[in-house]
Amino acid sequence: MLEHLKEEVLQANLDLPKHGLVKYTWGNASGIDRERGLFVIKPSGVEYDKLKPNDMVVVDLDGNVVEGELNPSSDTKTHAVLYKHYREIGGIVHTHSTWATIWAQAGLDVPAMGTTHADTFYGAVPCARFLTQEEIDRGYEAETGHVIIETFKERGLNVLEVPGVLLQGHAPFTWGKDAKSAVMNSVVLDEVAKMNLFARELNHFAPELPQSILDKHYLRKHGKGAYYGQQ
Ligand SMILES: O=C(CO)[C@@H](O)[C@@H](O)COP(=O)(O)O
Repeated sequence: MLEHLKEEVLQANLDLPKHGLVKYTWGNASGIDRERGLFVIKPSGVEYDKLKPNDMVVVDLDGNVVEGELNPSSDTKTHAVLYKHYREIGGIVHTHSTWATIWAQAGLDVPAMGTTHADTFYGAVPCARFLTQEEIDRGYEAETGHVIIETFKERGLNVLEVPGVLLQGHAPFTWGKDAKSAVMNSVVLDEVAKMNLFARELNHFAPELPQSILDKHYLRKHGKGAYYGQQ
């Protein structure tokens, strides 16, 4: 089942260490088949260089395993909540990539300080709050998804225009029209997190981009409606 999607998601997971986004198995990528309402995700704890297409786990939107011998990623419920809520998302990546995780642990949004950022994210990448004890007791992974949704709602952000988030004290999640796009957005997020950190080291008062430049770069690449390059 979903052989093509398994291949696509396998490649996305192999791209995580290739782009230096993960140590050990600190990350997972998934992709969804919207027609069937099923998504494919990395198995939990399996080293990337040992992964095969049939190791990928097929899961429904409630996080139940539909096909696969191995346990799905421990973050499966977060992916499921996001897929359920945002029909426009086709792929999701979660890593503990170093530079974005530094901002997550500092509890800070990653500001739009450069055009590198603006080409992918139409503004700051928000840092969502810590989960409460009550939310953790209810189910850490699913509630992580709900806190991300709450953050975007409260900020009036569009997931197509800002395809990523930090979780305070945890790490980033990114998404896209498919798993490959979600990986690319994770690479960009980690890179701009690194650039920003050193820019602020050089000049603590380094400003964010003026809206006019943010508009120019983001809308030139993504156009109005901001649907991953839809003009
Ligand atoms: O965030 C964490 C651990 O803190 C997990 O995302 C990471 O270790 C990956 O776990 P999985 O191997 O996908 O279950």
